[in-house]
Parts: sequence; structure tokens; C-alpha cells
Amino acid sequence: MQYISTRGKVEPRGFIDTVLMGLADDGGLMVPDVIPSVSSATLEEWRNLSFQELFLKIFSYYTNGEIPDGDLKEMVERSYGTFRHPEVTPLKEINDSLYILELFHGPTFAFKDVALQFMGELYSYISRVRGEIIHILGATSGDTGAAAIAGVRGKEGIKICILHPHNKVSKVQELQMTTVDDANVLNLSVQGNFDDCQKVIKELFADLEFKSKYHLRAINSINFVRILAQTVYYFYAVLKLPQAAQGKTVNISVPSGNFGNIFSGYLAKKMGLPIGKLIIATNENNILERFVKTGEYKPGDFKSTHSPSMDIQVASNFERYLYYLTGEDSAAVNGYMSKLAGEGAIKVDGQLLEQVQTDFAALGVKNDECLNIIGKYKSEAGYLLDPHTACGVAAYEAHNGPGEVCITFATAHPAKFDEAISLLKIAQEFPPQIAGLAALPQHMTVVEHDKAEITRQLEEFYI
Ligand SMILES: Cc1ncc(COP(=O)(O)O)c(C=O)c1O
Ligand SMILES: N[C@@H](CCOP(=O)(O)O)C(=O)O
Repeated sequence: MQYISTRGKVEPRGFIDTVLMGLADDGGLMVPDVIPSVSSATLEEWRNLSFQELFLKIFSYYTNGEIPDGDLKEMVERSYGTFRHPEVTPLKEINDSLYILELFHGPTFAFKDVALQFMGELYSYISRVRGEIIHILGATSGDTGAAAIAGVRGKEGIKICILHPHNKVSKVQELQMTTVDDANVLNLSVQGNFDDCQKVIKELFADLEFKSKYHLRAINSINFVRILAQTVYYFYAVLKLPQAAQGKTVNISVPSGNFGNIFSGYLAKKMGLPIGKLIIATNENNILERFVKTGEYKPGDFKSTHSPSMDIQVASNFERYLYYLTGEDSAAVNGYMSKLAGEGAIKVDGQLLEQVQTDFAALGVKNDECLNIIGKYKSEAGYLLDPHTACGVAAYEAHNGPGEVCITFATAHPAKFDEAISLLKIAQEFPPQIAGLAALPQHMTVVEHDKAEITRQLEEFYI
């Protein structure tokens, strides 16, 4: 398998070169040239595999033998050895039609650990076997940054700089990132929002001279390996459903912002995993809901909500979806992306919009509704949802049909977002790894939302 760009102007690359490239050199996103197909017989054979075994099966379709099996297995064992649950991503039954896939048992209590524990190992491996310098640059609305730092802290040959929006992440998220005192970590707290942070890093990745001079590597979901690692738990969740749920239509509701998580589900479905509706759950930053309903994709005004990690207007992976929506037509993708850059909006209609509405259902959840859902499931099911997961559950309630089953992804642990939970006067117990953070000194540099200033900080750090 080779990897190509959604914009069609990059020579096909192998797996490791694709990981190192991150954002495609033509400004697009890397995708596999052919999506492998997994038969239902193979899926049945995979039913009893552990998370780690499933990971190896899925990756074997994508790595071209560039990483020897034994090395990959060791990396996978080390990555998921850090999780607090033996199943890595356990599936919990809430009622006959609702299952929750808990994705928050990794070191930083959010779903990002699933891919980023592995990426930390992978970058370390690439640095060792290829002698590549790994200088990671990432943007975060709170969870990617913490998970990426946890994935690489203290690893030799790697430096990491993360931009987060100043005072727009939860206190726990800020502490998780900024209490790490390893010399290979730089936290820039940017006076702006997540979209501003993401825009700056994309511009820096697009500056090929700067990217190559400072060996910039991506950990955000612009990097295809993030998407691939996230497909594993889609397979795991569907295969682990109990007998009573098998044979029914299985929908998956995904709290969404940058569109990376749900794009992994789209890929899993294209590989042959039987998924009914992929339900996009967002908060009041509901650009994706508007797209699914009307065909218009138009970043609007940024809103701060109870689910700050999804406070995103410009969804990075949307371009990957456009590529498949247009029948893998990179000329069409180039057209749409320049229209978006020039006019601030694009629109699909007719058959394309019908296809969007076949691929996805969507709901933008209002702040009050998010809190209502947290309260309802706490009192009726004794289950405490974090505000992102609550948006997912609200979308399940809106879109799951009679006789259907829905797996909703719990993308974070509620202890990360006590700002919202405490509004309901629910007292939660904090895991010791989180409770202990407040006593530690913080390390971060507050910077203006100014590309020149950020560039200067990076030049000093990556020297
Ligand atoms: C807790 C949580 N839920 C949901 C999301 C949205 O995921 P994605 O950006 O992959 O759409 C994020 C951030 O990415 C997150 O941190
Ligand atoms: N919600 C994310 C935003 C970045 O998304 P990514 O999937 O592209 O890394 C975060 O927590 O940082």
C-alpha cells in the first residue's frame, strides 16, 4: 500500500514517510491509495481477539511490512500496558439500546491516549531505526496536547511543542500539560482560540523550508496514523457487543470537533465493519451539523461551551471526507478547498448531499441540554458522563431508531471537566493522578496570537 494526498500533488509514499510527512506537502491530507477490505468471515475470526491483537491485524493491512512484526508487537504491548483497564477500551451496557465504549482509561483520561501512546512509541522507534530528528508541533483544545506530551515525555531524540488556547481549556487539561517539567516539552499558551492555534501550525507545516529545517512532525489527526489507530476501537466495540445486540443495526455516536475520531469510523465502515449510522455529536459549535443538514460547510463564530475540547469551527479532517465524497477526485477537492479559503464557505447539493445524509446523522447539542443529559444519566443509570460524552448520548437519543443499538463513545473521564459537572452540584471523586496535579508547579509561556512570535519561540526551542 502507498499513501497519496487528497490534493493529488505529492508522489506516493510508504507508511513511515507518511507518518513523518504529517500534513501533505501540497497542503492536503494523506490517505491510503486503496482502502483494504475485511470480509465478514475475517471479522468473525477477529471476534475474540484482545484490543492489542486486533490492533496488529488492522495495522498489518497498512504498514507494508516496513516495521517487523516483532517490533510492532512490542510497541503495541508497551503502548497499552500504560492503560488502567485490562481491556483497554471496555464496552459498558447502559440499557438495551445504549452501550458506552469507555475510551478514557489511558494516562491522561481521554480517547487521545489510544492513538498517542502508540504514536509516542512509533516516533521513538523511527528516531532509533532511521536516525530521524523528531520535533513535534501540535495544536490542542486540551486533550491531544496532554496525551501527546504523555506519549513522548522523556523519550530520547524527541522534542514536543504544543499550542493551546489560553484560558480556554479545562483546569485539569491545563495542569496535565503544564506540570510536565521535562526539558523536551514546550507549552505555548496562545491568546486566541483552538482554531487560531491550528491555523498557525498548519501554516508552519505548509512552509516546507521551515518544516524541513526544524524537522517538524505532526501528532494531530492530520497525521494518518492517528486516524488508523482510532479505527481499532470501532472494530473492537462492534465485535464485543453481546449476542443479544448482534444482528441488529449498530449505530455509533461520536462526540466530534476536528472530525478525526468519526473519520476513523468512516474508514472502518469502508473497510467492511457493519456500522449503521455514524452519528456526529457536536456542541454549539455546530458547523458539522449544519453541513449534514444543509450541505453548507461554513466556519462561523467560535463559542465557549461546557465541552471545550469540541470548541472547534474548522474541522481538520473534513478534507479527507470530501475526497471520498467526491469519488477520490483531487481536482474537485482542490476546487472546494480554494473556495473555502477564498470565500469562507462551500456547499454541496443534489446527489452529494444525499450521500452525506446517508453517511452521517448529526446533532449540535446546546449547553443546557448537555447538562440535562449528565443529570439524567447520573440519576437514572448511576453513570456519570463527561460533557463531551453527554453530547454523544444526546445525539443517540435523537437519532437511534427503534430496534437499533447505539454505541456512544465516552471520549473523556468526567474528572477532566468538573467545571461543568459541578454546575449540577454533583460531587465526583477525582482519580489520584488528577487530584495530585494542583500541587505541582506549571511550565508554560503565554504568547500573543502572532505567527512571528510563535515562530521565534519554536526556533529557539528546536535548535
Ligand atoms: C473529549 C473529546 N471529545 C471529543 C473530541 C472531538 O474529537 P475529534 O476532534 O476527533 O472530532 C475531542 C477532541 O478532539 C475531545 O478531546
Ligand atoms: N479536541 C482536540 C483538537 C485537536 O484534534 P486532533 O484530533 O486533530 O488532534 C484536542 O483535544 O486537542
